[in-house]
Amino acid sequence: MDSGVPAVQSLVENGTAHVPQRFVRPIHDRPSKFSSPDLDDIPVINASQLSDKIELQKLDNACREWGFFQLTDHGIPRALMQSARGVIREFFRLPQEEKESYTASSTKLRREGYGRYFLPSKDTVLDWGDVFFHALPPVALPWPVHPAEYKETIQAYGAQVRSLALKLLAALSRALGQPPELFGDAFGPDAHSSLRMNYYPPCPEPDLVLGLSPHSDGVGITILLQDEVEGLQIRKNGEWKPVKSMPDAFVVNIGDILEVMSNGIYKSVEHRATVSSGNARMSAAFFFSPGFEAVLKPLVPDEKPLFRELTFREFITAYMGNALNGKQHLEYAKL
Ligand SMILES: O=C(O)CCC(=O)C(=O)O
Ligand SMILES: [Fe+2]
Repeated sequence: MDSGVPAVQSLVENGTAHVPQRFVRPIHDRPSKFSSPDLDDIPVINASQLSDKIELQKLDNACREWGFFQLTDHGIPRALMQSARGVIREFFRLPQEEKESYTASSTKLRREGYGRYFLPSKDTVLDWGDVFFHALPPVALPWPVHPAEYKETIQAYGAQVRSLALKLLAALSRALGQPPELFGDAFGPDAHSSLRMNYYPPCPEPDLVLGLSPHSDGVGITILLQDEVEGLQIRKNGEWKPVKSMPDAFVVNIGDILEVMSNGIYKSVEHRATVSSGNARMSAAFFFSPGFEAVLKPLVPDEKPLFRELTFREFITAYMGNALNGKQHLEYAKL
């Protein structure tokens, strides 16, 4: 793999009793630090009630205070969510060699494929997780041929989650007191979707590692499918708060682009994934973003803009070129 270190799954299959040094986090960055299970859980929003003022108000509050919420009653069939989880798990179960035939073909703009991401230097600490990432449909890769249902399932899943993302953008525009098309129009006709599939094998020393480094998402909005194993944590008041697994719900979070477009009213919040010694975990983040040439800027009138104008291409090129490091990259867009 790109870092010269094998995939986490192969390390685990070879029976590693200790975590290799490249994965060991500095002490201040370990999962036991500042974990706060006692904070409130993230808000739960009912997607079928968003025409109702009270639910819209709850959504507004969730995006201002948390940047994260669980979304229930979203209309995506449970069976489709289950099939998506199923084909993703099966993809990660393929022989290592077959997965590695889908390693990233690299462009400055976007990398796609199976492999490690966000590794600007050989000193970057590695995450205890394997990743398969591609646009929907894949652009730089062929569709995986195994499992046989991968393409059909992920296409159907991607199309339904994309419509949900558009509905959410309209609701967020309304929640800010703006016309429903505000964000959708700003994302433009070339708005694009991608899927980042994360597989976190069990770890012999889970307290020393993270499955995914702290980051905010450099996208418009993220709609996350989790399984029943918990691991996602979000940063709230300087502490890390675990997010519960609600198998029929999606975890939705505001990405950096909506933070820019809402002029900081809605927050893209830092999050990370922890791992456990007992269970493997999977998640799949559906990212929805503006077209590459779309101009990003604050869209809320009557406010002093906090961010400068830049294209999504400019933003994502800077984001992909660095290590995942909290929200540092958003400084790049600040005035
Ligand atoms: O695995 C998770 O729960 C988090 C995934 C995530 O944050 C991402 O893929 O951007
Ligand atoms: Fe994320």
